[in-house]
Amino acid sequence: MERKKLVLVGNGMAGIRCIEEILTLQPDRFDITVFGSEPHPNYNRIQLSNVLQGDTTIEDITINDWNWYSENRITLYTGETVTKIDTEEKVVYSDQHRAIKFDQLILATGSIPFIIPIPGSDKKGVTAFRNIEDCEKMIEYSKLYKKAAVIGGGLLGLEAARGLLNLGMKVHVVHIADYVMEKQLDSTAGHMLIKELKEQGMNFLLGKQTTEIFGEQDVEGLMFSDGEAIQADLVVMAAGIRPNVQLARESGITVNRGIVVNDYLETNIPHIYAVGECAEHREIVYGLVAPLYDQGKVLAKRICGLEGHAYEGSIVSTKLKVSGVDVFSAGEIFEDDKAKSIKEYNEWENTYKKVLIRDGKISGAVLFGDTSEGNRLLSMINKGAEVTEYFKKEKEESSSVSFVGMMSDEEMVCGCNGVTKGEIVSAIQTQGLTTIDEVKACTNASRSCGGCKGLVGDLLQLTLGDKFSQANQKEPICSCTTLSRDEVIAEIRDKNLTYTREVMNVLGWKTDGGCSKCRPALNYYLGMIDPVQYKDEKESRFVNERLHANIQKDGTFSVVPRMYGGVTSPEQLRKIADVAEKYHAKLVKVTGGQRIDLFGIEKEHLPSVWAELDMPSGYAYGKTLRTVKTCVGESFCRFGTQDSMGLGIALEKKLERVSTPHKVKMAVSACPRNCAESGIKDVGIVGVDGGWEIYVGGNGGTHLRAADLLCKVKTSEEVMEITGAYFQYYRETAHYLERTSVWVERMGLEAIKSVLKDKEKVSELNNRLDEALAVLSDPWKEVINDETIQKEYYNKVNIPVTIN
Ligand SMILES: Cc1cc2nc3c(=O)[nH]c(=O)nc-3n(C[C@H](O)[C@H](O)[C@H](O)COP(=O)(O)OP(=O)(O)OC[C@H]3O[C@@H](n4cnc5c(N)ncnc54)[C@H](O)[C@@H]3O)c2cc1C
Ligand SMILES: NC(=O)c1ccc[n+]([C@@H]2O[C@H](COP(=O)([O-])OP(=O)(O)OC[C@H]3O[C@@H](n4cnc5c(N)ncnc54)[C@H](O)[C@@H]3O)[C@@H](O)[C@H]2O)c1
Ligand code: SF4
Ligand code: FES
Repeated sequence: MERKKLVLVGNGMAGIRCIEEILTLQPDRFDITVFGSEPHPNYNRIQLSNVLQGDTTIEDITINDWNWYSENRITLYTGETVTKIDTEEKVVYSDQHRAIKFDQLILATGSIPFIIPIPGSDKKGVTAFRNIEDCEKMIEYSKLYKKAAVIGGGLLGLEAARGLLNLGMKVHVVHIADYVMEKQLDSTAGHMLIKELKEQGMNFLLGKQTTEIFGEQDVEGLMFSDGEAIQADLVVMAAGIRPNVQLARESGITVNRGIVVNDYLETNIPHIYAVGECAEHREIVYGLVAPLYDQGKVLAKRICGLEGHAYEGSIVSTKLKVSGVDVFSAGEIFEDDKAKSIKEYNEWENTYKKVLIRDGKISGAVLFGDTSEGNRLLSMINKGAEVTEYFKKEKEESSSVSFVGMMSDEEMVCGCNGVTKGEIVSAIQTQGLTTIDEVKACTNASRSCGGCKGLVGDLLQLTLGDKFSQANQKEPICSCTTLSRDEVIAEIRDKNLTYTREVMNVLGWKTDGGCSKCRPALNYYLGMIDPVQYKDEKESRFVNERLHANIQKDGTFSVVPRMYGGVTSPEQLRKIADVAEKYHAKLVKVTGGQRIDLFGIEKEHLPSVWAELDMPSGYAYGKTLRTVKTCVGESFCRFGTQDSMGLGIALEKKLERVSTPHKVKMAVSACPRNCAESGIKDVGIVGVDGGWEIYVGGNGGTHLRAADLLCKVKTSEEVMEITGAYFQYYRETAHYLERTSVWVERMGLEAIKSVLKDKEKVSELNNRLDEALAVLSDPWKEVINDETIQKEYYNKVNIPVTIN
């Protein structure tokens, strides 16, 4: 039978999901052509927030890569916009003068960001947050500028603001209402959220109407209706979206706010359908993927000529994707004459729960601080559960795995993709699935926002027991390969692979040359496995590590020489002062790691600066030991009974320079008053009666974590031995870019303790560490002594390097 011609306009999340459904139902029914204005294959727009927040990369958010289209014989035109539809002749025309005939046409044109029509909204530095290019623009701006303003305190604005904070910008959220996310939260939850985000460093301007964006060509700031103003180098418009309906409207298709569709996603013109954010169904336009995927399912059946349910609308639920903040909202959120609520506010634990009840049935919920009940409530809302059911369930206890155990089969696990517990368990059992990725591929659960990954993992654990624990280790190191970190390392050892290209070729990498995630990771693993033979590949390193200095937003560099244990001398200080003056350092600053940072050094001056300082590199840029902060200890302090400085200096001298999966910070305090802040370091040593306590896995950064007590030892020598073994164990078992705070949680403190209690293992680990340490030299000295490197990397031509 001749295939019918199906054309999809819009290569986004809703349209392509509908195509996937069609391919599952009837893979050979259509010749499919897809047009997408964006130059990329179909990607996960939701994950842009995670890209901005640094949790994933652009490379990793592709949903269907180019191969998928060819494998399914889909003709894809990217970077090409459909500008006209001839509904009589059934032809679409593109902006590249292409005309394609169709038998069936799906419009999935999505939305366009609402740019507030005020003077200055077209200035350089104003951006929406909708696509990859917007995301890249923000990341670029964050490297050059400091001040950002986000207009709109909805889900998008807050996720953008968190991303910009992570990128080091100072952020103001300008919001028109008195509290944020007023569409999803009530005032109590909204204000709790503001308080939490303020603690994370976000600034809020509430009840503010922006009247102008001022500046010459570039943005310089915002003006408000009350006459106040703020400065900003970047303005992100996150004030809502509008359905993208221009093409439909101009083609004579009925449009209200969105393209008007019936319960089968049909427009007023036969054979033309609309799905996704561009569609208006029963006067509602949706802006979240769950309803759009429901629509896609219904439409797929309709287009394939199969009997199916009508689409009757969706109850939406949302979760804010900001780490450290748990917010959930679903269904109705405000009380009225008929809708009453049950509220629980726990000031001590900073949690809030509100459950709405209409006609005796659960109709909505708002959760803050603890969202573990979100899915259960969503299921209850969806099926219109009686309030008695809610009270019955509430009494039952809920540890994480027992919590999924208690869920009924009909309860929703993945809200985005509408996948229930029963469907997942059945897929695990009948298809032999053992990993989250396999469940994702088979059922779609966890394929969108990823918020349900934990529950899917718990279900695997529940269904498979120990079999899951082993299988779960397998997560590919990036999308260039299906191999996990452990598998790659095993293959490198097994096949004796010696350089990154070889690893990629032999292990069948999907991409030529890898990506920004796997290249540095492979470089690290290869060096860790064979520190003696492996030649570090500079090109695989991030720019700061290549150049051995930290690039700053104005393109200059900062230079931090090492000051072991934070101890310096008049001679060093004189040298630093001379160099700072001679090379016009724009700022001389004492760092949190107890040393001195020279800012504003030009790249071509770096070798001369290092030569004249004649101090070792402080590796302030590296994935290695950064600093060992010390308190003054017994030398001067009245409370100190231990030599904290001596121990700190010995540790720093021993462990400096060797590569680690991520940066490592240490501290030594000579008594529990902890002046060197040992409790928030990767390794923190604290002097106590009769010896030292060793703490591990602390973090004072974005993900604040108090360190755990690893062990107590009597002597400084034992500290050196245990710390060395711990350091090497982390080097050998952590994923690249995994901080010790995350690694400790993944491995389990008890598991780490048991390795370090084993004397033989401690000795072996220290031997391997010594082997790695033996081959290291100071990178600054290497550059000073090598004119080719100076020319190649520092464009250094005419400044003579003098070594004191
Ligand atoms: C940063 C961010 C985070 C988000 N987080 C979440 C979340 O956590 N949970 C959630 O449920 N939702 C979230 N969303 C919303 C979700 O991404 C959208 O609901 C979903 O992507 C909409 O899918 P769509 O296919 O309708 O539209 P889109 O994904 O916008 O796709 C439409 C595509 O059509 C193309 N197009 C338009 N007109 C034409 C034309 N004439 N010719 C050719 N191509 C055309 C567009 O360029 C676009 O690529 C988020 C959105 C953003 C921006
Ligand atoms: N986690 C998630 O589920 C998630 C994350 C990001 C985006 N999204 C979706 O993406 C879409 C866009 O998100 P959004 O947050 O822009 O939309 P939104 O409409 O939900 O929120 C926009 C916010 O901007 C405010 N606003 C409007 N005009 C303003 C003005 N002039 N000045 C200051 N504030 C103003 C509104 O009061 C509103 O709270 C939505 O459909 C949203 O659901 C979802
Ligand atoms: S940690 Fe104790 S010993 Fe060290 S400086 Fe503080 S009070 Fe003194
Ligand atoms: S809940 Fe978003 S992917 Fe499952």
